[in-house]
Amino acid sequence: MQQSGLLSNLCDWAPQNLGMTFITTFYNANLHPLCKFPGPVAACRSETWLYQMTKSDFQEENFEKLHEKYNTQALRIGPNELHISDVNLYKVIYGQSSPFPKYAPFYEGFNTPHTVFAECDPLLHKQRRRMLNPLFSRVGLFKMEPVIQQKIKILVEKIRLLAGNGPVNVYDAFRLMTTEVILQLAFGRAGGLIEEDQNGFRSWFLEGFDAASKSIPDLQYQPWLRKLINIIPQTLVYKLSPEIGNLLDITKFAEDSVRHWQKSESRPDHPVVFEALETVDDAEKVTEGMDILIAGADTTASTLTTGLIHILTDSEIERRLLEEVDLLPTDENGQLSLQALEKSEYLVGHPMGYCAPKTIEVLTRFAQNATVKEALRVGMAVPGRLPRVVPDSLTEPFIVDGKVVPPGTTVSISTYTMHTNTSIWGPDARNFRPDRWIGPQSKGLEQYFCTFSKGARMCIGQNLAPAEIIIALAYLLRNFKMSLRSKSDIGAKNDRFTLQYEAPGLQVTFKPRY
Ligand code: HEM
Repeated sequence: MQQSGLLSNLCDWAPQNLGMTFITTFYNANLHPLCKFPGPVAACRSETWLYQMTKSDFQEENFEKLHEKYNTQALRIGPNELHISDVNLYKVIYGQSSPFPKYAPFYEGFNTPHTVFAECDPLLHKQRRRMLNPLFSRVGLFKMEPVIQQKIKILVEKIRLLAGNGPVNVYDAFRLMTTEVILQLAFGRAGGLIEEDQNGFRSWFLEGFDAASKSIPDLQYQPWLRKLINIIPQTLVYKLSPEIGNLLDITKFAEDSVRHWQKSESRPDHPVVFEALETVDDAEKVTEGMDILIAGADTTASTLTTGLIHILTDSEIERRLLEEVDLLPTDENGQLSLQALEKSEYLVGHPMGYCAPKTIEVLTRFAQNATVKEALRVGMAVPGRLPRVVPDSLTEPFIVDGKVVPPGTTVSISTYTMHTNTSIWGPDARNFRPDRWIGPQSKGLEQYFCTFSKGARMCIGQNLAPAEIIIALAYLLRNFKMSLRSKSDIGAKNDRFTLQYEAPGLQVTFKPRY
């Protein structure tokens, strides 16, 4: 790290020797090794500013404005943290051979120690990831297909029942469908959640998820709270916050599932996380299952929601999709023809409403295409910071905006930054345009597609999520004429690490086509 002599010396001794708050403030804002990077003074002073920012509805939009205001590619957003907007550095931080580890205090806030998601030690992470990888491989995905098909079938039938009563909150419906898929994968059992509410798609599970995502910033920036909730009597938690009580109930569901799994002699045909973690103790099995549930359910559901919004608000996209869906021939069993699917570019569908059980390979190939790919890009279900630490093992200094970032600094480049960059995507970077993924030019875009992140910490569910999305969209398009009444049918977007749609979710009017 290169600094001027005076600055370097001052940085070395302040503020530890003086130990006074105002010196800390002065030091952080002016003499800290990061003081050469611009940012709001409050952000440089303490983590309080970043904590408040994390609690705001969509922090990435605020960071974007600050990058413009300070005209910088490296915005100081905390005493020791930079928010970077130089898209060329993404592969340096998140690439396959990147030595930048996850920033532990951020991931400790999820309160799921040692899970594949939260583990910050690269070697321990590698061990856990190796155990889980087979579940998420192509073979694992094939085995999950009947589960996905079954859950979507239940969803479609329930929507058919509710369709005559007015608009349906399809965001919640998607959340329950994706949760059900992952309950089978994580805990080896169904939750009956889609059927739970006779008049709609509410569930105690969703209350628990909401409480979990709302509490993340508090748990990240107030470590004492993390300690407290881990020791506080559960009866008190139920009294203080029934929503967090729901989260405890989900944990009990997970614990009960482990016991059930151990007692049961029969095993399902699909992969189950508990099976892969046989050598791990029961508490860790529960935490891993919970984490995978939370990582995989709302992310997939919000992407489906974003995709559907764009399909229903652009008549040309809807027309092209329907045309494709309706023209697809079926095979002799009334199933979707693989050949036809392979030729189709825009999306896939099935004339009988249900996708053929053996089509997942083709379906997921399509998931890499056009509409679903664009839903994943624009939807960016994890839009924000994935903080990493600049290692001291780098052979060359890590430079942003011509300035060296010292080892130990927390850095991130968000998916939002990557996916809104006009030099990559063109002036319509923020628009939903599936055609950008069709044709030879689309190959060059792949390297900037960061929805699932990249490298060793890339999403383990990157095959499963598109499979669910593509099949669900095909089912819905085939079975219903869907419409939105007005913009007020779409809830506001909120970034709570995963992207959420606030009430009213997405209110869609369904008319059965058959
Ligand atoms: C559209 C849907 C999804 C999106 C956008 C998404 C996005 C992401 C992103 C950006 C990461 C990196 C997080 C970080 O670096 O901190 C990640 C990691 C992860 N995701 Fe997903 N995800 C999705 C679906 C799923 C599904 C369906 C599952 C499982 C059933 C899943 C499980 C995980 C796990 C376990 C990790 C941690 C991987 C590791 O660190 O080795 N995700 N996901």
